[in-house]
Amino acid sequence: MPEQTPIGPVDSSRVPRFAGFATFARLPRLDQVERADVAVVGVPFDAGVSYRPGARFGPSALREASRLLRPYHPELDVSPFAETQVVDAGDIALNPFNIGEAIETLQDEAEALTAGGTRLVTVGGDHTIALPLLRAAAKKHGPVALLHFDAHLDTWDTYFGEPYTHGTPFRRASEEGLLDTEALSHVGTRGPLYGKRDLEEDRRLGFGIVTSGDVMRRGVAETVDALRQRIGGRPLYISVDIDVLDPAHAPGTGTPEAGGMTSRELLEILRGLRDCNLIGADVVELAPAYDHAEITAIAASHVAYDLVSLLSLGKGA
Ligand SMILES: N=C(N)NCCCC(=O)O
Ligand SMILES: [Zn+2]
Ligand SMILES: [Zn+2]
Repeated sequence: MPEQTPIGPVDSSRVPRFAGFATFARLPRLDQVERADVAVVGVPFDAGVSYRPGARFGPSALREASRLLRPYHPELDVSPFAETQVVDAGDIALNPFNIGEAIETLQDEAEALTAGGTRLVTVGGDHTIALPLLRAAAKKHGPVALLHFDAHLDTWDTYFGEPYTHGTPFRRASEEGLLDTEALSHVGTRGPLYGKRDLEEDRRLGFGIVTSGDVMRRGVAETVDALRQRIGGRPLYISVDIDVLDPAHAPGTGTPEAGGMTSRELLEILRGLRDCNLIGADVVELAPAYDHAEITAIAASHVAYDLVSLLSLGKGA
């Protein structure tokens, strides 16, 4: 089949950015193209949160904030929407009253979306959704390397006796053998824990930790070097909890912690991963009700744009 020129975003020099429906970056919908290399898909689900709810409104807030994105990424020197067919695949509808069912539905839908080789940037939704996304990814690629940007470990065991919550996805993923235990890193971790045991158990699962303070002390370049060494050429999944950013950079989230990274640091670290074998990614925990002037939604939309750009660079993966 001859390669077709990708259908790009609505031309902002002809139709003002503030007009029309908000798909991600004003890209076409999945049903408007023959096939997609990369799809941005929303998962409006927040039944797994332990504190402030509202991440169910994350996907629509991120789409609104993404109206201003432009087609060329200068730091990565890529025009992701011209070099690959990127689409907005809409939202995956999950049962908000049954987490078990929601997780199964999301896994099925993610498998269906990726069956033809489409790679996903999933927009949450709370962090619970990373588990079914990792299940789908591991089914396709085997155990994956994981780069987890978050203030929190999210390797806790249960909350109120429940195993599927936004604080537990990576413990479950580890137990299920979805992760390559040689290549697991949390980045941006900070804030009070329940006890020292949290760290011990996390280490036992194989995670390395680059704290928010480490990023500040070592700087971006050294941080990127260490992460790249750990990841190598393994299939890599990146999960970005927007609360990895300081509340000054991301007030619109459910479990904010002081002392976080800047959006500049996060974006620069992501750009340092351009040679990695990225197979999928998510951006979660954007809760717009606590946002101001779209600060968090704008940051999250830029993170999503960088993830799409990285996937576009790794065309053949
Ligand atoms: N995944 C996020 N954002 N937060 C997890 C925090 C779990 C807790 O309340 O201890
Ligand atoms: Zn978090
Ligand atoms: Zn999280």
